[in-house]
Order: sequence, then C-alpha cells, then structure tokens
Amino acid sequence: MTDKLKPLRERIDSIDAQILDLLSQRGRVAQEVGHVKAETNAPVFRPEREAQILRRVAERNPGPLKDRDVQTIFRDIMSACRALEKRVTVAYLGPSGTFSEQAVFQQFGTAIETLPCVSIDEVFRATEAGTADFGVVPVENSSEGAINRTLDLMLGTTTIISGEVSIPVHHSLMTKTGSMDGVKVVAAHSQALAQCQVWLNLHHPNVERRAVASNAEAAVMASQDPTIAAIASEMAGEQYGLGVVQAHIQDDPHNRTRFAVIGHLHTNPSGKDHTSIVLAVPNKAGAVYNLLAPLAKHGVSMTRFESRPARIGTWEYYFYVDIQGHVMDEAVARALDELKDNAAFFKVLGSYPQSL
Ligand SMILES: O=C(O)C(=O)C[C@]1(C(=O)O)C=C[C@@H](O)C=C1
Repeated sequence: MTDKLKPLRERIDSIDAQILDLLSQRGRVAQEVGHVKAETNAPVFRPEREAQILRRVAERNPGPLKDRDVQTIFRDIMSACRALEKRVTVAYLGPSGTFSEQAVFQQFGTAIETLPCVSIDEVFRATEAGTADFGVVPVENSSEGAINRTLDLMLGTTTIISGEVSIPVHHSLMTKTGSMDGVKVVAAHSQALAQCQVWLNLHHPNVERRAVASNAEAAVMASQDPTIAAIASEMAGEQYGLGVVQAHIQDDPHNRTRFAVIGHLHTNPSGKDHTSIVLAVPNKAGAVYNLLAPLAKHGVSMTRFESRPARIGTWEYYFYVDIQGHVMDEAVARALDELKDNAAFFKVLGSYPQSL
C-alpha cells in the first residue's frame, strides 16, 4: 500500500510545486496591474472581469474536478491577487455566520476585510460613507419574496449595484445540547421562521417562535441558554458551538436568497448582465400597462417585477424591474430612454454581471 502511495504523492508534490510557481507568477502580474491602475486611479475590483474569468474556468474545465469547485479555487486566487493591489472592505448584515457573510465570500473570496453591521440600513450607511468599499444586502428570497427594507433603501441611496450573488439557503434547527429537551423557544430571523413554518407546525407546534435581528443572533442566544433553539446555517451553529437537532428544515429544498453588491463602482459589460431599475408612473389610466411596452419593443427580457407602495398616503407604487442586458447595450439603452419618457420617477440602480 505505502509503496503504491509513495510515487503518487511524489507526483502530487511536484504538481504542487508547479502550481505554487504559477500562483507566484500570477501574483507578480497582479502587482503590475495594481501599479498601472494606481497611475490612472482605476478601480481595483472589476466584477465584470472576474465574472468572465470564472465563466471561462467552467467552460474550459477538463475535469475531474467539478466546475463549482474550480470556480471556488479561482475566486480565491483572484481574491488573493486583488488583495496585493488593495484589500477591499465589505459591509454586510452581521454578525459573523449569517448567510449574508456567505454571500460576501462567494462574491469577493476570502482575502478581504469584512465589516459586520447590525442592520441593512447600517450596511447602506457604511457603504455610502466609504467606511466600506462595498456592501452586500439581501434582495429577495425564492420562498418569501422581496426584502422590503432593501428595496426601500435602494430608492434614495447614492450607491449603485455592481454585482449580484445567489446562494442556497439551508436552515438547521440547533441547540446547545443537540436535543430539544427542555427547549421553550425557537429563535430566528422572521424570514427564516417563515421559511420553516410548515416543518415547525408539524414537528414543534407548541414551542414559542421568537423573531430576532438575525439567525446568527439566534445562534448566540442558543449558545447561552439551553431553553432556546436557533434556526440558522450550520456554519453559524459551528461558530457558536451548537449541536444539530435537525438539518435542512426549510420548507422549500431549493430555497435561495439573492443579494446585491452595492458600492460606487460602475461595472462594465461582462457579456451576461442584469440591469436593475426602479420607476413610478403617473397616476392615470393605462399607465402601468404602457410602462413596460418599450422593453418588448426593443426585445429586452424582464427577469423580475416587484412593486412597493410609495408611502406618501396615496395608492401609488414604485416598480422594481430587473432586465437582461447592460445599460451600455444598444437595445437596453433605447428601451430605458423610452421608459424614462413615460415615467414620473426613474432611477437606474445598476448594471452588473449575472450571478454564477
Ligand atoms: O484584471 C484586473 O483588472 C486585475 O486587477 C486582476 C484581477 C485578477 O486577479 O485576475 C484582480 C482583481 C480584479 O477584480 C480583476 C482581476
């Protein structure tokens, strides 16, 4: 056995030496890129370039490693190279261990500084003020719909969307002991409680449900009090020393949350982009009907349509629309020009590469 392993391990050692040498070469080129960018004050983080590299990696992947796995490796290689130019700071809805934090690493890799915030409002504020270079905020969940606070804040923010991240959301029920003995309360963010309600009704109908600021906060509470169970990611459970009572308790097994990356960066076209806009129409007959006509006219596909009350006391709404393409694409530019003409309010929230 050992005799057979020895030559294989020697081959791995020699391949590792080559990988290390290539990584070092890549790092030195990134340093040169950094110097060129510094001369022209150009942005360090280029989401469209990173998206193109990750797409190409999946296209060219000869196997046997999975596309997802090689993308994760390359994302972190780019993250480390980017950190040689500048280590970006990213704000998100903390504490550490939330799905938002997972989304941050999925977009930026791990060679970054993170700034956990107590609320979505705080993520916007930190990014607007420049305390963080970017912020990551939840936009919608596949089972529960829009995250209204994010939509409302998008309206007035000076930041723009420069990326999107979609991650699977798997909830686990966890306690200090790994059992439900003596548990009186299940704590979680209201969204998580809603995403697990069928399971909770079936298995723990008589345990009080308590909505708290985040699942990670619920995990902290459970780690300090054996009468409290938390619904959170297993990552958060591990972080706060919890035992799993039951994994994957979300009602929808394909449950996902989409996040927006906000900042001050205008992202260039990557070839596969989304554009987010928000608009309001004058309060007259047929206005909503006519609103989207320019999209169809110019062959632009809509991927999402959401409405929010304008909160000015009348029955007026803001419409949040996501479309395929980039504001610099000719068809999109033409359609948006016409949309703008029909709208009482119009704002482009940003164009950015489609999530992987
Ligand atoms: O191509 C660039 O602009 C780089 O800075 C290099 C690099 C990379 O490592 O490939 C790093 C950071 C950018 O976000 C994009 C790509």
